[in-house]
Formats: sequence, structure tokens, C-alpha cells
Amino acid sequence: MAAEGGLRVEQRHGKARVRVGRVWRQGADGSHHFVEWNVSISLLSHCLSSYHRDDNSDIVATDTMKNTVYVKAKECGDRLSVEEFAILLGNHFCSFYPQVYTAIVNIVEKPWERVCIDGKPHLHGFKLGSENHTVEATVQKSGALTLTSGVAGLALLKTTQSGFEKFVRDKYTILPDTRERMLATEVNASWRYSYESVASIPKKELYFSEKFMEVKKVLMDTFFGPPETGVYSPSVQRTLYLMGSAVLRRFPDVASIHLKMPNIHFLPVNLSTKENPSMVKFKDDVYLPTDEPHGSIAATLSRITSKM
Ligand SMILES: O=c1[nH]c(=O)c2[nH]c(=O)[nH]c2[nH]1
Repeated sequence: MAAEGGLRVEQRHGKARVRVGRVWRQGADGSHHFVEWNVSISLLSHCLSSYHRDDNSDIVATDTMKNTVYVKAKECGDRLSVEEFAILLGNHFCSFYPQVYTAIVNIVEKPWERVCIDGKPHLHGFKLGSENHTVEATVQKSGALTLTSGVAGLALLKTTQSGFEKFVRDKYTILPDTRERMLATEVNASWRYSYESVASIPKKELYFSEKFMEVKKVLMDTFFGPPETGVYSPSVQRTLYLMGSAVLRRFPDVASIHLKMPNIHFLPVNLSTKENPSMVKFKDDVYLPTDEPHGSIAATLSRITSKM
């Protein structure tokens, strides 16, 4: 931030949506590994002269940032998590350029999954799954780090064990109480890790890739409950809270979690005519799926730490 001519300037620049695919052909059994990343970089740097004057001498070109993504992907000879790649890039920009003091790196990893053919994992065949793995790494020149991972577009649905009752009822309310409805949502979750410096992140290979799978499992296990019985959801709010608190309970290195869970409605279908007053009479069987409008429910959960 700086003031010149009475104007405060807060600025950043970067390259958005740099798409890169990386294959590692190193499996002892001949297996290949593949990731596809969509990288966005934003640099906070001392380059105010480019705003104040026609002087670009301090600008790291966004085209250079794009090239760096490909060079660094090439240099990563061993598989690494999307989190590690984001931190590696952030670290590079902060340490390579004197004028860069903060690098914010966002990456979306596409869910390419190894296929199984005749029950056997294919050595080099992949199919696209549904939910993305996201990361935001903010790296400071000092080595300070903020690391947030997430899952985007995790669509979940259960056909029972959901209700909504005893809410505010006034002259505008028509929604009946129910203990039997469909529950569908598209979870967008992001969780912040407690690691506060680049040096303090776990050295274990693919640590964050494993964590991503585990967090996703805890979210889904809590949403659905046991396979035979399920678990009753009295509201999206309650289910969201239980999902978030299960993650915080299970993973000590997750400091907070943000969950966005739209309530995607499946409306009961009732059709009637004068001649046929119960052409389709709803008996928890025929629904109208709709995504507009939908309920929007979101919360951030973190531990209350007592300061004694
Ligand atoms: O789980 C729900 N939470 C709400 O806040 C809400 N509002 C609504 O109309 N239906 C529901 N369902």
C-alpha cells in the first residue's frame, strides 16, 4: 500500500488459469501417475512505479509466471501433492524476486482416477471423477504460510433419514413440517491447516493428498451414517455442523473448516385434474428435481482455544 497524489493504491498482479498436466512414468510396476492442475498466481510486490509512471522495471511479467508453472512442473521429478506444488511455486516467487513479498497460489486439481479393467488397476488409464481438489497457499518472503485445502462440487444425496420441522412459522410460511424428505447438496468445503511456515509442513510423501482423501471420507461418513441404518438429519445446518466438527475432532492439524452446503430441493409431485383428482398423489416416490431456487447454508467452524 502506498499513497501518492493523495491516492492509496493496493495492488496485485498475476496469471490466472494456467493449465498443466504432468505424467510421472516412474512406477516400479510400469504404472504411470497423472495430475491435471489449473493454477492461478497472484503476486504482491513493490512495483508501484508501473502504476504511478510509465515504468515497468519492477514488474514480473505474468507471462513469465505462466512459464514458471511449466518449468517447475518439469523440475518435479517425483510425484507431489497439489499442496506441495502450490507451496513450491509460492516459495519460488517470494525468494527469486526481491520485490515480491507475498505470493498467493490457487490450484484446482481435476479428479483423474485410475480405471480398473477386469478388476485390475490399469497402468496408464484414467477416467474423470466428479469433485475437484482445491488449494490456496499464501507464502510470505519470511517463509510464513497459510495453507487451505478443499473439495469442490461433492454432490451428495440421500433418499430418506432427513426432515425439517418446528422452524419459525408465520403468515408467510407454507412449508409443512416433515420427518421424511430427500436431502441433496453439493458440498464445497475448505479447511485451513495449522502449519504457519513453509519449513513446518510434514515431510511425509504425498501427506496432503492422503489428508484430502481422509477429510472427504469423514465428511461423507458423517453425512450418510452407517450403510444399513443411515443417520437422521434434522436440518442441513445440523448435518453441516456435525460434518465440520467431525473433521476438526479427527485432524488436529486442521485449524478451521468452512462448509457451503446448498439445500438442493426435490419437490413432491402432486398432479390432479377435476376428472382425476389424484392423477399423481405423492407418496414419497415421485419428485421434481430443481436447483433454482435453492437453500444456501454455510458456516465456518474452528476450535475455541481458551487463553489462560
Ligand atoms: O434443512 C433445512 N434448513 C433450512 O434452513 C431450511 N429452510 C427451508 O425452507 N427448508 C430447510 N431445510
